[in-house]
Amino acid sequence: MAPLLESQQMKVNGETEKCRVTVVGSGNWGSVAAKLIASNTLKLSSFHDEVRMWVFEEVLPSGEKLSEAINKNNENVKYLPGIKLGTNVVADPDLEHAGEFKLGEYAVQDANMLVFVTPHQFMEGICRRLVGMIREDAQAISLIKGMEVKMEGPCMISSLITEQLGINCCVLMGANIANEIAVEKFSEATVGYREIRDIAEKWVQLFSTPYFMVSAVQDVEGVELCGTLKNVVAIAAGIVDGLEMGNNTKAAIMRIGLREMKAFSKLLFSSVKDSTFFESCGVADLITTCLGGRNRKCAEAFARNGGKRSFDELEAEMLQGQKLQGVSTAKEVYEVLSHRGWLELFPLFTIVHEISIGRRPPSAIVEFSELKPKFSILESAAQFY
Ligand SMILES: NC(=O)c1ccc[n+]([C@@H]2O[C@H](COP(=O)([O-])OP(=O)(O)OC[C@H]3O[C@@H](n4cnc5c(N)ncnc54)[C@H](O)[C@@H]3O)[C@@H](O)[C@H]2O)c1
Ligand SMILES: O=P(O)(O)OC[C@H](O)CO
Repeated sequence: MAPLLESQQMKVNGETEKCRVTVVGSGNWGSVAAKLIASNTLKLSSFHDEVRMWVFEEVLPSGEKLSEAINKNNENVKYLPGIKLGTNVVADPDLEHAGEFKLGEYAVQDANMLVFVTPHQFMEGICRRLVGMIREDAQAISLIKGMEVKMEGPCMISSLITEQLGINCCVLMGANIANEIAVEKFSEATVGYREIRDIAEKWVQLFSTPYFMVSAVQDVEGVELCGTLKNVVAIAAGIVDGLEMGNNTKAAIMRIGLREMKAFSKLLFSSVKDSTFFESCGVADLITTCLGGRNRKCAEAFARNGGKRSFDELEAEMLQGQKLQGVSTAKEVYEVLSHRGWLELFPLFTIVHEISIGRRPPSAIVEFSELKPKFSILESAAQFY
């Protein structure tokens, strides 16, 4: 592993200060992220050993609080059962650290490095609570696959963090089904950064293990949009599975989906690089999520039931508290497409939303004449396909 550069270390009164890392989020992937980081902070002298993990507090059926159960068992008994997180992971239910809870010395406001990993729909509220609570020199990274749509247009979660909290934010995305990384099966991930390579290298160092290979690319929007949009394609892939349409159809849907991911990303941000789609965050994440993700799984059940049971109902029944991102992302993408007059350019994204809200039957997923983008409507967009 590359040694930490002097310029990467935080300095206080001329003294080099060890970095404190806090993970905001403790779901399935949040817990695995804390485990990965905690294995590295123990080895890297430039980091404090302890990794604080903010827990959205819940009461378990046993009556015990989730944060207390995590600290007692060193295991997230609800979202990642059976996996030890590392004894240096400390669960903390107090986001702003305003209450009495004090297991260690610090919380979000003392962290130099903040890792955001919650379902995307909760991030706006979380950021609002954190305004004015964090260090000005803190660095952030978002592992969140999703975006917000505002009056002004789409807003990536990394931008939301930067705009609301005034801190730089990288992203980490990839072919990363959390349960597989939890048992240390080999996988890769991509860090997207905006300008400062040193900061990206520090994140790479904090996450990398022999079984988790991380590389960095200078394309925050491209990396984040790959992670976000593949969830919409995963819904389509699950519908194909539920209708038992076979492998060729699923491969076709994945190809069409990848093409729409690239076109949508480049229409929104001209800086997005083609090469990003060949990183782990691109084609690899698309493949794993369409084969083994939660979005795929719930969409398969949705199609098997002929669209008669809602995604909300299936999510609650099948995921036990874990959250789908694909259905809400399809809605958010649809809002952008309809607002900009691009619906006919993105037939797959459009159909996924219309099926998920019951406007069209699951079988509409392969209405082929509609899956051809109509270049005549916006010829200038043809270059992106
Ligand atoms: N699980 C994976 O395999 C995986 C892999 C890569 C990326 N991701 C992404 O990571 C992000 C987080 O997913 P996850 O899998 O860690 O979570 P999850 O879906 O497993 O769990 C849901 C989390 O949301 C929390 N929560 C519920 N209500 C809340 C509220 N009102 N406010 C704040 N938090 C609330 C729950 O306590 C829980 O921690 C998502 O964007 C997801 O797409 C997930
Ligand atoms: O289980 P999903 O569908 O949320 O996908 C998980 C990860 O994003 C795969 O990289």
